[in-house]
Amino acid sequence: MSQIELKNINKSFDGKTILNNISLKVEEGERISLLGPSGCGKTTTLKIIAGLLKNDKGQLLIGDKDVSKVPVEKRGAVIVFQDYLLFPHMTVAENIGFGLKMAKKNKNIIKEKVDELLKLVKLEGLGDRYPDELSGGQKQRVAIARALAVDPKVLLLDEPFSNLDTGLRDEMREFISNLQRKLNITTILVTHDKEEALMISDRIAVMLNGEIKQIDEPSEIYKHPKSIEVANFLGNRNYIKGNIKEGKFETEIGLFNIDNREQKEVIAMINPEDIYLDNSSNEGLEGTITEVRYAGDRIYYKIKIKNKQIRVISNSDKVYRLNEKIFIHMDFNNGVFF
Ligand SMILES: Nc1ncnc2c1ncn2[C@@H]1O[C@H](COP(=O)(O)OP(=O)(O)OP(=O)(O)O)[C@@H](O)[C@H]1O
Repeated sequence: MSQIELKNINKSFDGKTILNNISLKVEEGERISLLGPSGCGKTTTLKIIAGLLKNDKGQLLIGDKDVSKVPVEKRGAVIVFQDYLLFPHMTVAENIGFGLKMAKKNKNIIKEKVDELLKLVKLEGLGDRYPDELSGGQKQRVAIARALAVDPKVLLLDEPFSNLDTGLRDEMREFISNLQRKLNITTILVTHDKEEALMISDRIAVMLNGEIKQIDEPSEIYKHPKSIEVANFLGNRNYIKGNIKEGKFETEIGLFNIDNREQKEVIAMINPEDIYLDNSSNEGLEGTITEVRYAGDRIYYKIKIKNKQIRVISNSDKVYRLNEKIFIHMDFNNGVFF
């Protein structure tokens, strides 16, 4: 039994298709990211799951039950929005207990639950503060605690880390990841940040123009994208056109041996980190360094070979200089062919 299943969900606004046949199964306790650029329909998908928007077509199951007619508060799916939407005139404790108060729970039960959640999100002693007396990370933890107060089956996080600065973002990613694992709560996280999706997801659904283009584990999505559009969204790769013929790959930059006996015209994708630079011998393809960007633990290069720019990411200690002649080695057996 999947915890959530979307079957051919469609949604239009003002006659414009925003979601086009979205299908997705999320297993119990799984953490899945919806990854895509701004405007591709990620938030709309979350709102449909939570019941804040109605889909035009398709079916939505939560725990094997069709929830299309189930109201928001009974779906067992809660959203935490990007800007947290805390009630400014309520204390932290009142914010966290809000859903329970609405459900007319007894005061002692609310207090007990709020105390437990304050402890869980490491905000003990801050229950009497107001939201504007909290840091960004603390506000986010209040929002998470408020969402968890109603014991949801599904947690929906909309760009949870985008309002936090870099250091805090890493800390909160780790905090929420650990909390999610501890509670084993099925989670869908929306992000446009590929590195974030790669780092914290069990699986990633890449969404482009209202369609899910690929659903896979992070390393599969990165290493074996099924299309150039998914590959492009995941990073700056190299694409090299050529013909495979009898174990050789004839390209615009040179001829390579390859373990592939097919005969076809392809575009090969090769990652910048899978290309190696060397100037200790005259072997390999000769090129000229046209850009060097030093980033401490890695160096970004652009290299001109014939009329083609190749991107390389090196983690070697050796730093090559601009305009230096260089030999590059690339193994197309690590490439993906489209
Ligand atoms: N209530 C609405 N009425 C009309 N159009 C809407 C409505 N809500 C969203 N849209 C449009 O639907 C498209 C998808 O919006 P959505 O918020 O789902 O995108 P997103 O992928 O979450 O992007 P972002 O990260 O920028 O929020 C956008 O073009 C948006 O303008």
